[in-house]
Amino acid sequence: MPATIGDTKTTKPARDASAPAPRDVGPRDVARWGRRGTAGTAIAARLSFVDVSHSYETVAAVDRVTLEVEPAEFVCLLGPSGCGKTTLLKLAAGLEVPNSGRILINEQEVSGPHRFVPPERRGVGLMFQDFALFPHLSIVRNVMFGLTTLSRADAHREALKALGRVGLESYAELYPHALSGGEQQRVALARAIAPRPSVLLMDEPFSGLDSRLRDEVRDETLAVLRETRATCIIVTHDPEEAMRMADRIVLMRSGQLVQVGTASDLYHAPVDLQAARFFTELNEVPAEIEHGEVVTPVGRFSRQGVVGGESVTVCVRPHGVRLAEPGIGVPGRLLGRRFLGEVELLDIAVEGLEQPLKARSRDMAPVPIGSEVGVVIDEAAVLMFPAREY
Ligand SMILES: Nc1ncnc2c1ncn2[C@@H]1O[C@H](COP(=O)(O)OP(=O)(O)OP(=O)(O)O)[C@@H](O)[C@H]1O
Repeated sequence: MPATIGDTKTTKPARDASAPAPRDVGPRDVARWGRRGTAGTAIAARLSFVDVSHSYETVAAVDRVTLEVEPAEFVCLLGPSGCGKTTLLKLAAGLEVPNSGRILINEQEVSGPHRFVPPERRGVGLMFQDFALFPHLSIVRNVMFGLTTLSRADAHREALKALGRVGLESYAELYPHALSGGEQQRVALARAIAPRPSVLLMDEPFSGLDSRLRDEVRDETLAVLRETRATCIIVTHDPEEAMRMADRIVLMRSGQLVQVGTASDLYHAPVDLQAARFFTELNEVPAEIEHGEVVTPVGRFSRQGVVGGESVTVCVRPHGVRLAEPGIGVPGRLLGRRFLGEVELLDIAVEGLEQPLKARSRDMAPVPIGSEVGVVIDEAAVLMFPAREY
């Protein structure tokens, strides 16, 4: 398929002795990306899903999804394994045909009851984790792969330009096995952007990279994608990655869209307890309602507007738990502390809680383990949901 495809293999392959040695292959090289502003601009497109469903035999992988992605917008699909993220991308790419609903690019139906546009005619670029670079093609030939509409000379020039943007122009005649995982990812990115797709679909593009490399590759990839102005949908299961990259995050569960909004929307006002759990570690504490107030072992709180019914689940984010002098707040005992550099993780026993309360502290107060302490909760770090089984 002439759409752009890529990979993120991690393992650094053994170098072929006959291949020319690249310069400084390895993680250090990642810093040397190409000059900003040279990626080439695409004409961004609006991508619309209208009531789209898709099943594999008995599994409803995508269930009545309606979503509008604006031109040049970055949307991250986020959710647990098996929730339908990849299927939604495949439907947009034309690699799967929906059972029902319509998909439109710039208001033109590309999948639906009346029309099906094949993948190579959608102007959609793909960068899927499990699509390898072609091992038998040189780097420049890999990048030229999606440039089928150009003459060979033009395709070669465009491919070199895209490689230049990711800082790998001088690797053009090498073969994929001679490159590190991070470099291969950059080639995959060059291959994805070279045809200037109006929509770029990326499935876990950084998941194969180790964490330090991943931050660098992700930040630079984001810069390249912003320059191209393509409309991007990026699949990830990592909330932090979604928050770093996305204009809007789409949280999925069991094939459905659970919540769509900015990182701040999803963090500060998660739609339910599961959505909240997805974004941060939470202390979930038992609660009762007395005289309109929510009473918990860690204090009394005003009932938040979101709460309906009589019974609530109260969650406290660890950064909102503060140690104080004994006698202030509710009584507790420090059970453990782990130093993590900028913060310390504290475990605090509080009467009425089965599990120790987890705190993330920047204070570093020199309180010995076993000490009696006071525990104060920042009400801004408290979330409440109607109590039900999760
Ligand atoms: N080709 C297939 N045949 C049968 N079932 C499939 C197929 N592809 C996906 N599924 C099922 O459809 C559901 C959604 O899968 P999908 O790959 O879209 O989820 P995902 O959110 O991308 O998961 P992951 O994060 O693990 O990649 C899952 O239950 C999966 O097992």
